Amino acid sequence: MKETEAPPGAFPLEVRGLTAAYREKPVLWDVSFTIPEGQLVGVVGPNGAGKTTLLKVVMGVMRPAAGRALVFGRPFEKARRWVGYVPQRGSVDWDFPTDALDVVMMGLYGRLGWLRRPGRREREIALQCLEKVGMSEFARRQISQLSGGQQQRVFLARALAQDARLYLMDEPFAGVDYRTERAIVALLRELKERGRTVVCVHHDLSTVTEYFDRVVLLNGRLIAEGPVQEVFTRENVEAAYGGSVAFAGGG
Ligand SMILES: Nc1ncnc2c1ncn2[C@@H]1O[C@H](COP(=O)(O)OP(=O)(O)OP(=O)(O)O)[C@@H](O)[C@H]1O
Repeated sequence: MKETEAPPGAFPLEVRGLTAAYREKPVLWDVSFTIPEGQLVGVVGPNGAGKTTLLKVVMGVMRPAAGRALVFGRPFEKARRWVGYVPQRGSVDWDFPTDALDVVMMGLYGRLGWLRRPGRREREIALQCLEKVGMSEFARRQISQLSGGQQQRVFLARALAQDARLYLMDEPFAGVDYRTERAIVALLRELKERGRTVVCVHHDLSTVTEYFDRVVLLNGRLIAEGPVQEVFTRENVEAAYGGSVAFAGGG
């Protein structure tokens, strides 16, 4: 089986009865949903709703108090080679001395295996991925000397290079300018066309219907999950955010 070939028929992400807590204090309660393949999914909810915590549990960084999350029908550690992760801006130690091209090359190590050093072909793939996010001219720039939006693009290029089946992204649109936002949207659509599944923690309610096929609405509990047109209604959004919100959805 090729590295990128996840088990056929298995859901990219399945969350069952998940409860997660920090020092006994639950922040997610009994959350269950299933994400089908080839969908762009927004995980939406107010500050403190547990969105990042959900990603932590899915990636095995945090143990759930109850329930579980399966990736392609397996625990994360058995499925990690099919998963690409784009961290939240500002959550990474940028003092590490490495340039943009090296960061993207790291995405290729999973494909190569740790014993083989990347060669000219890998370098070419990495450069193509930087090109796709408009960052070729910065290939040799130290990552600490890039702007926040440029760093974000480099991480997206790395995810692209990795050629995963499921992408988990923590607020990829946070704090980026309009051009970068459009570049990220184009990239997500390209991934979808290639049959990839993308799950994004997302903040901007006004773009949910445009960017995503499905939405997971969270507020500690799961408020609703499903196709955007069905689930992203005023009623559900108000249930998640409490009270009235500026709403640009369908219902
Ligand atoms: N390491 C931690 N220790 C204790 N409590 C935490 C920790 N990390 C998060 N929390 C708490 O858990 C709750 C959920 O946090 P989480 O970061 O998952 O929310 P979020 O939906 O991603 O929020 P935001 O939109 O603000 O990023 C919050 O109340 C937060 O204060």
